[in-house]
Amino acid sequence: MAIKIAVIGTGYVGISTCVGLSDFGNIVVGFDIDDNKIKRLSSGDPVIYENGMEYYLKKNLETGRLSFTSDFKVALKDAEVVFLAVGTPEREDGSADLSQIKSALDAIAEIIDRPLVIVTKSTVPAGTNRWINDYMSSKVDENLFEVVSNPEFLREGKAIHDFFHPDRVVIGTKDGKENPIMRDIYRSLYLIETPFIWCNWETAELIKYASNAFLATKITFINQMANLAEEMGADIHKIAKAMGMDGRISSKFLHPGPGYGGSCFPKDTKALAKTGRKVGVVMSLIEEVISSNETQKERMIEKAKRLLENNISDKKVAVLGLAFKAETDDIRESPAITIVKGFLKEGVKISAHDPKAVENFKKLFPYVEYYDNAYDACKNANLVIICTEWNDYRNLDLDEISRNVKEKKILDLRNVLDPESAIKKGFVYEGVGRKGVNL
Ligand SMILES: NC(=O)c1ccc[n+]([C@@H]2O[C@H](COP(=O)([O-])OP(=O)(O)OC[C@H]3O[C@@H](n4cnc5c(N)ncnc54)[C@H](O)[C@@H]3O)[C@@H](O)[C@H]2O)c1
Ligand SMILES: O=c1ccn([C@@H]2O[C@H](COP(=O)(O)OP(=O)(O)O[C@H]3O[C@H](CO)[C@@H](O)[C@H](O)[C@H]3O)[C@@H](O)[C@H]2O)c(=O)[nH]1
Repeated sequence: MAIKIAVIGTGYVGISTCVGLSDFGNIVVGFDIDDNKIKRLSSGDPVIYENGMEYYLKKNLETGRLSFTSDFKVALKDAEVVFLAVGTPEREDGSADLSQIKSALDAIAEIIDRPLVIVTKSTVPAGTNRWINDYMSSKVDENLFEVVSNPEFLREGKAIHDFFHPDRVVIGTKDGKENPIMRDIYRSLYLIETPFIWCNWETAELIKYASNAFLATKITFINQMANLAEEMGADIHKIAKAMGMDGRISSKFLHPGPGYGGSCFPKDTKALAKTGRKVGVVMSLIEEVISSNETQKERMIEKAKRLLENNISDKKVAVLGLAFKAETDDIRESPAITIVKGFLKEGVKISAHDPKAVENFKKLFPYVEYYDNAYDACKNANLVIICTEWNDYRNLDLDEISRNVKEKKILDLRNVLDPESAIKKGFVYEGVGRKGVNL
């Protein structure tokens, strides 16, 4: 039987939850405090750039299983379950800001009049679901609600695929036991034998942070190895490939680059470190990962300056790629931000291109020159920096770049180009963890 669900917050995770759960056959109403977003979603515009999202959004709107509203009462009217998918951004001290969660709970408490399962999909620090339970108990009869933790593991750019094919579904309950309504909501995944992990709230919360922190650590490890490989004349790609052939290590998340970014790894590693400090367990490894990632971004600016022979005033740098990774228009914590900010501060002229993220980047940096075409962005540049691994950049025509640039210098922060062909065409080429040829 279709379960009636309200989803609070329609950012990346909220939209994916709305679309995914309605596609599983549930009746879903999405709510957001941003009216404009609700209008766009209702008309079938997914707001974010995400492959496949528009198709599934329109498909489920058409069946009538999915709708959106900016009226909280309408969203909650028939709901048996409410998913909290609001943001949990970083506070200045690195801890998670739970104010969006709190306002959603206050709104629920005001109108709740029959039993409701409150599911936390947002990433929240260990102890938060227990706090949600206590907070709601202080406001309404405790028989009126049940709290469930159901962290999300989707990746931006692959959100639809990840929602339909998760490696696992983690569900934390008060007593750590199975919850039938949650099993029903995800019945389509049960049918394809997706593993379900039933556990208590704190375990579910920590699984989410442990997973992100582990992946961030893996990236940081390979970035440090890349820096060493550069100095020793080795090729990090061959090192990572050989390491990855050991099944215990796996080849995933061993791509070196300018440091991890995005809306999750930076804030979640910091929040985990903060939780550790709060309870007297210093997460020294994670703290080192956080600071090493910052150093990696700064190191990229130093590499660029070296290529410009440290004489940077009056120079022009072309930045190709502004999104924090390919296949998304999200620029949150993008390494391109650190690089552009660092150069603008020193008076360097920046021209930029990105297939999808220009509009978002413009809001932060209105004075950068933006181009619809990567070759135009390279005109008269003294250095071209590739910041995002878009496929468009893998196939760049280096002859055309040669004709456009002032100096033939490329800093390839994602190692998307073949160093040998770049060098053969007369470019000074530098990647991350592989300097030149004969590696
Ligand atoms: N982005 C990801 O890939 C991803 C993946 C897994 C988990 N997460 C976690 O999921 C949560 C949401 O992330 P996101 O990237 O979708 O966030 P987001 O910032 O893109 O979206 C949050 C949405 O919540 C809305 N909102 C804020 N307060 C509200 C309120 N009181 N009532 C209703 N709506 C409200 C905002 O208008 C916004 O649309 C975070 O905790 C994040 O860590 C994100
Ligand atoms: O080998 C790699 C893999 C990734 N990255 C960088 O790491 C960051 C994060 O990448 P990715 O994990 O693909 O993107 P997100 O969409 O941020 O997804 C992560 O964060 C989400 C939010 O918590 C989780 O749900 C996902 O499981 C987790 O992968 C990006 O800057 C990537 O460029 C690397 O530098 N090297």
